[in-house]
Amino acid sequence: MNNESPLRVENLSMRYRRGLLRHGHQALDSVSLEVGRGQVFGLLGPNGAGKTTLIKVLLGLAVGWSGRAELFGEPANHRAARNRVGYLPESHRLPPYLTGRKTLELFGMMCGRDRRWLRERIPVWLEKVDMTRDADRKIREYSKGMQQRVGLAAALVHEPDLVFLDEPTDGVDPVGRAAIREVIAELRQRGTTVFLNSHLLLEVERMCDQIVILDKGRILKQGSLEQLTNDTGTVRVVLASEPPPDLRVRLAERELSVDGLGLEFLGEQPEVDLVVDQLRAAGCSIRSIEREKNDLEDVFIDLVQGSGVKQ
Ligand SMILES: Nc1ncnc2c1ncn2[C@@H]1O[C@H](COP(=O)(O)OP(=O)(O)OP(=O)(O)O)[C@@H](O)[C@H]1O
Repeated sequence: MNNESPLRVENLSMRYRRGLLRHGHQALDSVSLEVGRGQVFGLLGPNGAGKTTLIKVLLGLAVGWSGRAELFGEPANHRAARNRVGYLPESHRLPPYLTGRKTLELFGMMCGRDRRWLRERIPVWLEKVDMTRDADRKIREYSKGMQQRVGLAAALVHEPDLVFLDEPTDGVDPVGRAAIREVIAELRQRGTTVFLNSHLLLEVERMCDQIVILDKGRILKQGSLEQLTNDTGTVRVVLASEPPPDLRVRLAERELSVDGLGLEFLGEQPEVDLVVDQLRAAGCSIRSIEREKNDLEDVFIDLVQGSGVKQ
């Protein structure tokens, strides 16, 4: 394996043509991003943002795009690069007449693995997605969540270096979702890069190292969870005992809201230092100091509602 970035996109644009009309729909507009080895990268965006289109370009399933799209330093539509990739499409359909076990064998062989190699690996993957017991039943007899579990194992059985997971927990129960999170954590540990597309922001918060928010084909924001949900400016101090009444009055004068043992105010570090000095001088013991964070859902909704990206 070389040190090339598993996935790099530069100024990628894609316009779907509509019939004979020259103007079509701009699904991607100058998108640039890079994903490092072993990263779990979350792609977020509202319906129609261009997420699936981006994945299709990277998998060589779309035509008519411009810019650069590379997997492992090779053009994305290059066959050699694609052999190192796994893909779990959204709302996938597995062959209904195959058993779960045979499905894994078929997908593994299509990705260049031989039967002997697969015979050892398939039971391991069935176990990871908790499908050992149902491995020899036909896909048509599986529930949606069971199909999703086998679909995930089928995307991973050849042990790719990069995997695209489109809504991997769709239809899966909470225990299964936890198992899938565990699989993703293991992939990250092994150095496999995961490109995750999900509307479940809590899952993204739990799993992703880097996040991109896309809307109307453009990147609105990208960075680590920390960077995206950076603090709101509000500081919350919790005291070990209630502040004396005269200190309460002085704090209220400085626009600090006092509620029982808690104090809240808007401020940067110098303001925090001043408040701490004032509390300590009055003999108050401080239990904790925290900066209030946005959650990813707030950030997502604010960005998407305020994006005003026009086409
Ligand atoms: N084959 C197509 N022909 C014309 N327009 C298309 C085609 N496929 C997608 N689009 C349009 O491109 C835009 C992006 O679609 P895409 O499927 O990439 O969105 P998405 O972010 O994956 O959405 P969702 O979260 O709903 O799955 C949408 O406006 C969609 O209508």
